[in-house]
Amino acid sequence: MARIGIIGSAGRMGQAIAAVLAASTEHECAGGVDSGGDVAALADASDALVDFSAPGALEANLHAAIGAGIPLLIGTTGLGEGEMTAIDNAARAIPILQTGNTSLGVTLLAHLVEEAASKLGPDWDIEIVEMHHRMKVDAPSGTALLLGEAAAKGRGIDLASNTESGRHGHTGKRAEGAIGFAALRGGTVAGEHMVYLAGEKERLTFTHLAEDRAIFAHGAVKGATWLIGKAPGRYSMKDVLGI
Ligand SMILES: NC(=O)C1=CN([C@@H]2O[C@H](COP(=O)(O)OP(=O)(O)OC[C@H]3O[C@@H](n4cnc5c(N)ncnc54)[C@H](OP(=O)(O)O)[C@@H]3O)[C@@H](O)[C@H]2O)C=CC1
Ligand SMILES: O=C(O)C1=N[C@H](C(=O)O)C[C@H](O)C1
Repeated sequence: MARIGIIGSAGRMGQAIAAVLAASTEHECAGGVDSGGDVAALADASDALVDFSAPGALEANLHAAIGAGIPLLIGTTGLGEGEMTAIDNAARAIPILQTGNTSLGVTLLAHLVEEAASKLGPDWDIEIVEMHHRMKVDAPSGTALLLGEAAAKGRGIDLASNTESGRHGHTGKRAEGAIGFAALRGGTVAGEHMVYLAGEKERLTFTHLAEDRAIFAHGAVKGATWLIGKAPGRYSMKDVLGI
């Protein structure tokens, strides 16, 4: 039985993961922490940790996982450059999987978007639209950024220097080769992502609709279990799902 510890256990995702673990005969929940909890003690009682909390928790989570010598799956979004560097450094000591979306559908979608962006070329404008529940605190979503990275990779460009986000007012025309982002918030939407490739007189759209956050929870448990026994390094959901 793989013992999975949940960071952010009382949150929406934490509860969804606890439900998946409770229904599993191959996993058990090693416990959970929220703000002010003892993550080092949780790590000592776990075979792997999953983190669905907040960026401010990252440093302590990495420290705890390294201290216990166990893998960490990071699903928390809104991470900045400094946090990505901290993950790279920690991945020299333990296996880490960081992703903005643990679902099978989005992992496959990223693959398709990369392929489409590579085949269609820079005269096809790429726009990414996402909608989430009213409680979400970061934008664009981690998934939108992941899809943007896939598009940028397919096109052979750097995402950060080619992003157009949150247009408002007299913006001027669209920058050539830009990847655009728009974020909608409302209601209880678990997660909707649309990638548009808009060319001359034709348009290709890819859509992923998450109907329930259970899909993220199943992916997180699968990913964390897959990490157990792996060599230190950074892994992705593509590795887990063999895509
Ligand atoms: N990668 C993926 O597939 C997915 C990623 N997410 C991401 O997961 C994160 C959590 O989402 P969601 O569950 O909806 O958010 P919630 O706000 O519902 O839950 C967050 C939980 O994290 C806890 N938390 C906050 N700070 C810390 C800390 N420093 N240490 C330990 N626990 C802490 C909170 O506890 P307290 O109230 O005590 O502060 C709360 O219980 C978000 O970044 C979201 O974008 C969500 C869905 C899928
Ligand atoms: O906060 C959420 O709810 C979600 N966050 C992730 C993101 O930022 O993309 C994944 C999913 O879309 C739900």
